[in-house]
Amino acid sequence: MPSSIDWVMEALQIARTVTCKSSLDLLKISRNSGVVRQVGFAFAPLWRRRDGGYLFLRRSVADRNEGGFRSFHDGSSTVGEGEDLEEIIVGTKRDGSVFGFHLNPRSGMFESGIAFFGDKKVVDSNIDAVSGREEESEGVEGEEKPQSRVTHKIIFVTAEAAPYSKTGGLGDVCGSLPISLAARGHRVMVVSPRYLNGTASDKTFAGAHDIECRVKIPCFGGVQEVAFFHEYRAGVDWVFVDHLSYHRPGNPYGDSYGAYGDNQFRFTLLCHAACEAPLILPLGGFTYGEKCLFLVNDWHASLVPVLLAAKYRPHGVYKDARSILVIHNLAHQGVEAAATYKNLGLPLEWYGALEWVFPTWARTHALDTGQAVNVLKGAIVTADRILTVSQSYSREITAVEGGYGLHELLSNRKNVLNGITNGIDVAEWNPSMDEHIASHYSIHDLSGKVQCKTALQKELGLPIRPDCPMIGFIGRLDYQKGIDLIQSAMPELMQDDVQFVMLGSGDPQYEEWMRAAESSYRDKFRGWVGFNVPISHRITAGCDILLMPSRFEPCGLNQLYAMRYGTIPVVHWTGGLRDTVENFNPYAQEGSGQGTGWTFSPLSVESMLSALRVATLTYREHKSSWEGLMKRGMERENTWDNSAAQYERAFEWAFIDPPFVK
Ligand SMILES: Nc1ncnc2c1ncn2[C@@H]1O[C@H](COP(=O)(O)OP(=O)(O)O[C@H]2O[C@H](CO)[C@@H](O)[C@H](O)[C@H]2O)[C@@H](O)[C@H]1O
Repeated sequence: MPSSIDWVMEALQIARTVTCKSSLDLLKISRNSGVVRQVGFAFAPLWRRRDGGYLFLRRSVADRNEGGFRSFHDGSSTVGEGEDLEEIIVGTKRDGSVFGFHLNPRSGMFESGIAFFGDKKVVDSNIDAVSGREEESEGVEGEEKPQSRVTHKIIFVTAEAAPYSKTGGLGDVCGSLPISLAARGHRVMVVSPRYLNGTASDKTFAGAHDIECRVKIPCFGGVQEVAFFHEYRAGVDWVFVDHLSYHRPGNPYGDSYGAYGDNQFRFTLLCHAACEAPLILPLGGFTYGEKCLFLVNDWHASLVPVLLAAKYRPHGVYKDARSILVIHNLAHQGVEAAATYKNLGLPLEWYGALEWVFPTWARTHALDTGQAVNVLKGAIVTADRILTVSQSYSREITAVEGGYGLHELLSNRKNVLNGITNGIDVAEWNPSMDEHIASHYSIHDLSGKVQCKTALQKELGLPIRPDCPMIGFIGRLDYQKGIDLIQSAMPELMQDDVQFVMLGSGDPQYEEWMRAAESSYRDKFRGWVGFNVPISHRITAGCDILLMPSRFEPCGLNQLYAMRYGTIPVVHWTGGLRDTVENFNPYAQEGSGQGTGWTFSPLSVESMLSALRVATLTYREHKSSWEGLMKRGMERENTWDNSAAQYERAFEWAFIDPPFVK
């Protein structure tokens, strides 16, 4: 019987014979009786080698301790020794000859091992290639994309994904992070509804085809059949769940009469369908299988971890899967009357996971017991890990002010709670190529920006005044975004020599106010009520200042877009805004200044106006400082690749631990 080291060396010998460029194929090496036993890919990087390679070691698990593995390898030699180590993965070498290596020794003998090599098929009696996809993800030819050392099968579950559906930042994130992860070597599926509302936007789904797989979902007192549509684009499997309840005028969540009354039903369907998708959909010829990672976004997807724990694992399914809840906005939790629990297709004994009791002050009448179900809470107590979209927000939600009633539960899970700042789609938001704007510009030649401004003034019917500071706001007209502050500040702000343009839709009272303000301040104010992506690009490019007085802001994308377009953000010092906008300091760097915008606090009309006035003064009187602000913002590194690398670390941590709910 070979010793452990022999086996490692033998496998590495094979690895060296393989010439690898990328690392998409997964090869299995089987020993003894040809049985390949796949075990969890649960690794934590221990060291980064000087030559760029990684050394990984799996944490020892109590019930598998008997076959301790004693050496650390780096692909060519033993570099360390340890007791009681069970599994090891050897990461890449710079020359790409070994992508990774994974052993599962037991009682001193090797039953199996898994090696990740490159994209070349190896014909060897002990090796067979499995589940390698031939398709390459889109990218600039010849451009080296960073690749992950350990790849996963990732299932995004989301109520929106741009360009198919978008009402806000959730759509942006779920439209671009999956592409970035796929480019790094992961197999990625995004599951979201196939919304059809009878407008031109329906054609975004034209590339998705019915894959003739149907699933029957028992819920809401009956059985619902859903279909799956699929499009493979940019290296990602975009899967759209189809059901009649997704076909209606309006946006994904509501119409002019408000939120749909059956949203809990619609998103319950989404979650059940998403749990089935990896098991049954033969995408590119292969299902994703059970050993996958669910990234569940906000409350709409939050039943997924509960279903994994309550519906699947008791039957031995998804035992090796993990789930991560990504919180984009804690203010929306999917709270419904307790009586609806029986509709969700969950076993009765799992009621506690979703149980929610409103505090006395929040109850509506004396007989109201406050009993409810809270879908987001269900994910908080069952997901393996929790992420938010910035570090500051991940801290804020564990405090009573930011926790929306969930701060204690979130605090209890602090050890698995992290914040990762969103990236942006730098191809869509690029002032030197943007198809929506009047003139292109870049950090090297800013001259096009003022043309974007005058074109915007012309389009909006405002006086064409290139020197007049122009302030913009883009976003959902919602309490979160601090529209009430803008409303209160407007009479005073309109006494200054500025122009102000707002784009947004949402709360009818703010829409009404925007229309009224337009007639009160004809030469200075424009309020565009509606959702319009090209206009949002033109405002971002044309304005000098972007205002974001958000009450709370989990990350915020508009300030990131603004900085990329040389538009200076003036923001409330909260959540992701405080993490991404660096306050201007005119005295730093021997008077050449530092910072990318202005942050104000507290959240009051006075402090917002005072920040805006400092900004407009700087714009008028300190041109070189202004240009410095613009350039530092434009230079910021906001690509998704940065964030994707941090997501990968969270994936590794998720697989190190056993499932949170077994
Ligand atoms: N009327 C309109 N017309 C055209 N485009 C419009 C628009 N209104 C909004 N948008 C666009 O929608 C996106 C909004 O992004 P935010 O980050 O501000 O979003 P939101 O609060 O929805 O998202 C939540 O999720 C995101 C993603 O994680 C977090 O950044 C954020 O803090 C959190 O509240 C931007 O792309 C913006 O341009």
